[in-house]
Amino acid sequence: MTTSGVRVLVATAVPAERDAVARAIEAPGVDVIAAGVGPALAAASTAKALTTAALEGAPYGLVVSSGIAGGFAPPAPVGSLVVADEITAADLGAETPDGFLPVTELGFGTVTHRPPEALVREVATATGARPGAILTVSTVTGTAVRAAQLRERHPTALAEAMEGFGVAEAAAAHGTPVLELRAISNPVGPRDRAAWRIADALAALTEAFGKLAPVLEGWHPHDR
Ligand SMILES: O=C(O)c1cccc(C(=O)CC[C@H]2O[C@@H](n3cnc4c(=O)[nH]cnc43)[C@H](O)[C@@H]2O)c1
Repeated sequence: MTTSGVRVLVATAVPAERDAVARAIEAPGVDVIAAGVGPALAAASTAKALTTAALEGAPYGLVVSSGIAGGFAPPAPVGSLVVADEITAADLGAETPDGFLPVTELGFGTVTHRPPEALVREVATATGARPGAILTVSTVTGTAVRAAQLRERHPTALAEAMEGFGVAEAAAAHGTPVLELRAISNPVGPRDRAAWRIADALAALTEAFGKLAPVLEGWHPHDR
């Protein structure tokens, strides 16, 4: 339990990200899981953890999607931190001869979740993370053309990753607020996996969560 009594679930994709976050977390009541890669597995794993906690009578009051991410240049350079003011599914929809249509324009569901504004501000201040949209994609962008298309469709986008929207959908199903905080390991654009600065990004993530503890401890779900 954090000092405020709010239990926090942090969902990363892979064990290396989980360990980078867990290294910085000493507060009881903050659980960190490796929920898997991609929005579907992240949603399923997060929903399972949220349901288990609720059935045990100790529900989470906040869910955080976290890990490394691709950053859009110039606003989100490699090594920097980003915090989502919106978590948007960027490839959930239909291709048409006139371009991409999000599922909302097809009459279904949602493509965006918004974390609590006050919490986003506090996290940005505490960690130095830049606030902006973080996109969730099922396919890592691998060309400059695709990167430009995404930025054109989402002018406030700072980064893309593969889990945030799935984690947010699970949180929303439980009525639990969500946050997404990521460290940039690579630029979004032409694929060059060898150039990903994973170790630097994981170190930045550990440092960020070290600074986040007082924010989480002082936060109440009604502080939206
Ligand atoms: O190989 C390793 O040591 C290692 C350590 C930590 C993480 C990884 C991953 O491959 C994590 C995959 C995870 O990262 C996100 N990600 C990172 N860059 C991008 C991107 O340009 N576009 C989309 N997603 C990105 C994503 O959330 C993946 O799940 C490896």
